[in-house]
Amino acid sequence: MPAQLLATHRVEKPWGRHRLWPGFDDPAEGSEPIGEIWFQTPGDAAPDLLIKYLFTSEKLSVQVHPDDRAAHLRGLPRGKDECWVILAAEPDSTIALGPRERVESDALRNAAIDGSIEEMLDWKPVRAGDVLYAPSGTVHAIGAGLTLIEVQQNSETTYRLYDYGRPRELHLDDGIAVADLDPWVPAPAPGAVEPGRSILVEGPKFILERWEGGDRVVRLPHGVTGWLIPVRGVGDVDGVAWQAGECVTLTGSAVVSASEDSDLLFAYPGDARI
Ligand SMILES: O=P(O)(O)OC[C@H]1O[C@](O)(CO)[C@@H](O)[C@@H]1O
Repeated sequence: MPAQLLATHRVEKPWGRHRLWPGFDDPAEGSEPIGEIWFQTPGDAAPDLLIKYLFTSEKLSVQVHPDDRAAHLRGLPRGKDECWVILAAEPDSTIALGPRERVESDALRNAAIDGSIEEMLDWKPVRAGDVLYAPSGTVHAIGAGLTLIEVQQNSETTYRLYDYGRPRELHLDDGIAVADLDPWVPAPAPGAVEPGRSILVEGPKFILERWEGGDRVVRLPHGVTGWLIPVRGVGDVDGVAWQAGECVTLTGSAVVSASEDSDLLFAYPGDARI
């Protein structure tokens, strides 16, 4: 299949914004804030990965996602590991990842009920350029004042544990059952592997690469789709023109041509770099 420019789907969220990011139209004043923009694969296909932009003005819910095993037990196709590439952050922006100390499930549950779960979590300062990988099972909450790109397993199963009194549904039993009770540990990543190419995430569920501009031959194994996510710059691949803020899927072999100033992310499923 040739390169395919993906359509966008805008998602209203109570924690979203009215001022988005260059390349994305702002919602009208008085309308609901937009929190997420998803890149959608056409047709009925349910690809392995989903790419989103997130725009936050308030904290997201304290939440947790099931892993593949727990998802399969529920008849769901996959769990939800996710990773965030921070594009912009307010000076005091944070993301909560796991409890500060090991916690027992009853204590986690009680803290979710009385709201003290917020203080129980490890709120890490984040800034533009940071990359964080949250394996499924990690109790987490993305903070306010952030613009980021999320690369995730293609699942929308989110168990909300706490929502700061917002009137949205919670999923305490499901969430506590899949929550990792130990502190989050950052996954090691190889970083720069050749000029203009860094590996930001190397498994277990997907690879995320970062490329500088120039021409690059991409060879994906049979049956594997890659997602090209230009953060900056313009270019083309397989006759499809792209620019920052868009997303293109690729299969097979292709030449990606990118303007010299480009900053590109490239994601594909699995744990082995191509
Ligand atoms: O329940 P909330 O607060 O709207 O958050 C849901 C969002 O959180 C995320 O899981 C990121 O943590 C997104 O993929 C998802 O759309």
